[in-house]
Amino acid sequence: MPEVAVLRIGHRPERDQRVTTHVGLAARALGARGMYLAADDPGVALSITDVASRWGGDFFIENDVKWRRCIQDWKAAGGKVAHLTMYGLRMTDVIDDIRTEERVLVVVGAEKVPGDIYGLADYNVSVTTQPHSEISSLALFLDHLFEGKELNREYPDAKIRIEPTKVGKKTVER
Ligand SMILES: C[S@@+](CC[C@H](N)C(=O)[O-])C[C@H]1O[C@@H](n2cnc3c(N)ncnc32)[C@H](O)[C@@H]1O
Repeated sequence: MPEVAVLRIGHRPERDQRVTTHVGLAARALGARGMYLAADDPGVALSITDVASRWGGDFFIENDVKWRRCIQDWKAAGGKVAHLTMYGLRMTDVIDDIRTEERVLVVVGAEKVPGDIYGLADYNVSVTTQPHSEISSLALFLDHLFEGKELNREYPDAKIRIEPTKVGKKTVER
């Protein structure tokens, strides 16, 4: 399975904090190694780091990256770039090819993304050809990429974990 990181572009601190935080939380919970945020919003980075420190794993978040440089560096290190966009090739047609890559940077936008992203990406991938959101497209992409194996991952270093129960809530702290 490829090592995956997410690059969040187009984040507007005055209106996207909640969505970008959820992009990061979805990325972490669904098997990505970390998220690069192409904006300066330490609050978003802090809330994701806070979750990661309690719930375990080694998810990283890098605040205030330059998105072009991030893509260049990723590619220079041999990684591939998958840009999620409703205009791209259908996920179901390309996901098997993407799964053979060693490292994949998944790019998600906020509103309209800069046009040159389409040319910089190795894969432009649509998760349905309908407009929806960066959170849902990322979640489905990761789930198909990892073939559902990410869903039952354990976090041995977690300070808190959930004991799944049929009814109610059960957490275990250590
Ligand atoms: C609210 S959408 C904005 C889309 C914008 N109208 C555009 O032209 O790129 C925000 C992000 O969600 C993701 N997204 C939305 N629908 C998608 C789809 N059907 N497939 C893949 N990604 C999608 C893309 O990453 C997009 O940049």
